[in-house]
Amino acid sequence: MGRIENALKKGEKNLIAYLTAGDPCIEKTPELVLGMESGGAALVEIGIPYSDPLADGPVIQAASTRALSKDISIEKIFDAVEKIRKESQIPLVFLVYYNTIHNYGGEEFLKKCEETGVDGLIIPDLPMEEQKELPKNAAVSIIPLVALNSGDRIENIVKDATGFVYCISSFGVTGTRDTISNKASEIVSEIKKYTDIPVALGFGISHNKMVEDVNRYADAAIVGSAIVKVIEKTKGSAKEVEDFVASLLR
Ligand SMILES: O=P(O)(O)OC[C@@H](O)[C@@H](O)c1c[nH]c2ccccc12
Repeated sequence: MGRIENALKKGEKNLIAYLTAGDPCIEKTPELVLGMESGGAALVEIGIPYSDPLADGPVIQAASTRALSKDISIEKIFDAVEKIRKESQIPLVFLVYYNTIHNYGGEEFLKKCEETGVDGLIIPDLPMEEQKELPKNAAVSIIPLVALNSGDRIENIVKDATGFVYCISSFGVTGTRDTISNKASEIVSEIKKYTDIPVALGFGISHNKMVEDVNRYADAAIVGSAIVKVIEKTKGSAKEVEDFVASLLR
């Protein structure tokens, strides 16, 4: 069993915390990730800043802009992962747009993920049907995304997946919302018909009550924008991020 499946134990209240690498600067990324772990996050999703992030809402886009305004590079992000791995075995997945992988070279990128200890990749602009293009690496899971309207495609999207399944709770881009659609729990049970790996729900989750509700039917709740707002407001205080993550699990 890999680091991911080990961390997202079923029947427990699990939180996946997101941050954008290099926000507010790459030097802070390792301490922020470790702060998330101390606050109780089971897994950390690290966004690779990108200039044309089509699925990202305003909060995550602004984080990308902040990161890109500094001297950031994919190599520096891999260095940050190596630093984290010296201290922690928390599972790490990259949220990365396909262009970044393509420019680096698919095989090289996956090899570098394996070497540094990146356990999975979420690639929002690479549909299942096009994943053939990506070379395989058994150490790195390609995390499938299932949307509310994936319908008949769900079985194909999740049946051979490893790591976890990312179920998107709502239509549109990332960002906090007041409520989660009732349809989300139906889609999660539909996904569970076809796979035994953990199913996490994300988009719009911003406080502890929502995290608790989502964990009643999914194996983890993913929180992005609400955490990124704290990083922005505190200029990257690892302690404040740790406290906020802990408050989400209370
Ligand atoms: O910000 P939210 O609404 O809490 O949702 C998580 C989301 O930000 C994170 O998982 C993410 C950031 N960028 C993405 C692009 C596609 C899918 C997911 C993401």
